[in-house]
Order: sequence, then C-alpha cells, then structure tokens
Amino acid sequence: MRVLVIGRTGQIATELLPRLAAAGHAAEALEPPGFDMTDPAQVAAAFDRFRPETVVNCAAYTAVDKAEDDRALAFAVNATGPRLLGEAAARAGVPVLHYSTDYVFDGTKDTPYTEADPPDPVGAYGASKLAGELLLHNAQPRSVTLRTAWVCSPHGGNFVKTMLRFGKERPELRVVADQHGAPTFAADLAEAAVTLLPRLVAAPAGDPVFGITHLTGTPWTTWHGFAEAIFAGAARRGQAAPKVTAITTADYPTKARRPANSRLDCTRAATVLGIPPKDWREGLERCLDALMKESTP
Ligand SMILES: NC(=O)C1=CN([C@@H]2O[C@H](COP(=O)(O)OP(=O)(O)OC[C@H]3O[C@@H](n4cnc5c(N)ncnc54)[C@H](OP(=O)(O)O)[C@@H]3O)[C@@H](O)[C@H]2O)C=CC1
Ligand SMILES: Cc1cn([C@H]2C[C@H](O)[C@@H](COP(=O)(O)OP(=O)(O)O[C@H]3O[C@@H](C)C(=O)[C@@H](O)[C@H]3O)O2)c(=O)[nH]c1=O
Ligand SMILES: [Mg+2]
Repeated sequence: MRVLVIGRTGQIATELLPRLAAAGHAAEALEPPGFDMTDPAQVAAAFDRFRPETVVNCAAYTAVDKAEDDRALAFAVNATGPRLLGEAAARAGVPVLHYSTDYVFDGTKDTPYTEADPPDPVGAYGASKLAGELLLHNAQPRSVTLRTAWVCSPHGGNFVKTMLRFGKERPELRVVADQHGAPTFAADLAEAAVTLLPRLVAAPAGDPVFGITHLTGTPWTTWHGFAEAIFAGAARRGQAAPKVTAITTADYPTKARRPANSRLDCTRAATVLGIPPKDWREGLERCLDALMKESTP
C-alpha cells in the first residue's frame, strides 16, 4: 500500500516508518524544509506525485508554551494543515489517520474523558488541535483521529528525555503531582497505525472505524509518578537518581495552562478498533534500553 506520511523525524513518524516498510508498504515521508503542510499547492502536489492510498499525519506544532505566543503558526500547522490534507484526501478518495491530544479538554471532569465529552481547551495548542480535528473530519469523513497523550520515545523531545537530562544535572527535581493522565509510547501508537491502515483503506464511509478514538497507555499516573518510574528504571541501568519532590501546578508556573485531568477513557479503542491500551511501563523499559545503551560506550 502507498502511504503518504506527513512529518518524518518527529516521535511518531520515526517509529512508524520502519514498521510500514517491515509490513511491506511503500511510504513517502515529508516535512520541512522540503515540504510545508500549510501550503495548499505543496499538499496538492504531494498527492499528485505520490498518489497515496492513505495518509498518516504525524506532523504538528507541539510546543505547548510557545504556542501561546505563536498562535498563528500553531493554528496554521495544527488546524489549516489537517484541513488541507483532508481536502486533498477527499479529492483522491483516500482515508486519513491523524493524531490529537488530551489538551483538547479543560481537565475539570472527575473521571476519564470519553469521546462523547465536550472538548474545551485551556491553551492555544489544545485549541489549535481541536480546530484541526473538526476541519479534518469535516473535509474527509473517512478519517480516524487517535487522541493520545504524554507521548514519549527515544527520539525527539519528550518528558523521559527531559527527566534523564535534568537528573544528571541536578540533585533534586520538582514535578507536578496534581496533573493526572497516562504516558503513551510512540512505538505503541505506530503499531496501532500499522494495524489500522489496511482496515481504513477497505472501510466505506460511515464505517465505525472512522471518527475520533482515545488511545493512550495504561495505567493512570501523574507527571510526578511518571518521573519516579523513569528514575527507578534509570537507576536499574546505573544512573544515580535525583530526589523527585511532588509539587502542585501552582508551584510550577508555565506560560500555558494544562488540564489537571488528562485521563482518556480508551474503551472505544479496545472495542471498536480492537486495539487495547498498552502498559506504558513496558514502553518505558524499551525506551530506557534504547536511550541508555546509546550513552554507554
Ligand atoms: N508529543 C506529545 O506529547 C503528544 C503528541 N500528540 C500528537 O501526536 C502527533 C505527533 O506528535 P509527535 O510525534 O510528538 O510530534 P513531534 O513534535 O515529535 O514532530 C512533529 C513533526 O511535525 C513536523 N512539522 C511541523 N510543521 C510542519 C509543517 N508545516 N509541514 C510538515 N511537517 C511539519 C515537524 O518537522 P520539523 O521538526 O522539521 O519542524 C516534525 O517532524 C501530533 O499530532 C501531536 O499533536 C498528542 C498527544 C501528546
Ligand atoms: C520539566 C518539568 C515539567 N514539569 C511539569 C510541566 C507539565 O505540567 C508536565 C509535563 O511537562 P512537559 O513540558 O513535558 O509537558 P507538555 O509539553 O505540556 O506535554 C504535552 O505535550 C503536548 C504536545 C501534548 O499533546 C500533551 O499530551 C502533553 O504530552 O510536567 C514539572 O513539574 N517539573 C519539571 O521539571
Ligand atoms: Mg525536526
């Protein structure tokens, strides 16, 4: 199958591309500087040139704090980009697989969010991602958006790599313990994509596979709990662990507000897509193996 992948060096794309090749698919991956998904002519030209049978959008503007000052660019990449892809995909008659975020919710609900809960983002990144969901599905109803959260991998920028770096530099770290959610390893999302794509391509409009589905790791934790797990794993691999102090969101001021409840109910992923959430602790082990092997001579 011919798969157009938007984004090439980001976390999900890096895990997806070798898995697409291993499954026998022909993938073309595009990102800046050679490709800009916010330019309608470049998106149309990519479809004309490659004639994909499906599209996976791994590209996004993911700098949550910077997005507050850079709203126009965040909306161009996260909202206009998915609209242009949806329009081109609809013209070509091919389905789209896209990713969105827990940050579309305000985090005030007491229990995990389902796909039926109304989004209400508290920051520019979340608002731009919500706009992208709506524009994409409006342009191409044969789209799947996997709403995921706290994505980590050995590549790119993420919380695991930030913690390992800070842990080497500082004897003590302060990490928020009142934001609840679940980490998701990019490798698990990539495997889900490889499983889903043939089904998307075969499914007619209106098939229940299409629409928004929540897919994160399991079990629930907090950023503080995640940090503790990262340092426990790093300690097992010989890195001295810093003290990790639990703090509140109020103790850690950031430009963007973040939801206190980022827990996404993944029942639909398991029952409708046949993809149950993966244990992030296993993903963390594999991620630490990859990262800490690199640093040992
Ligand atoms: N990271 C996370 O914690 C979470 C991510 N998500 C979602 O998952 C998806 C993938 O995230 P992740 O892999 O972490 O993303 P990354 O930030 O690792 O990668 C984003 C990619 O998008 C590319 N890109 C940016 N602007 C453009 C553009 N105009 N045209 C084409 N490509 C562009 C970047 O290229 P370049 O580097 O050259 O700019 C980069 O390759 C996104 O939709 C994100 O919103 C959802 C929940 C959590
Ligand atoms: C580095 C650090 C962060 N924190 C807090 C800040 C924040 O609330 C939380 C996580 O920090 P980050 O900077 O990784 O958070 P952030 O960039 O907001 O991560 C988000 O990225 C986007 C793209 C998403 O879609 C979300 O699902 C989520 O993964 O931990 C601490 O408390 N102490 C620290 O030392
Ligand atoms: Mg890059």
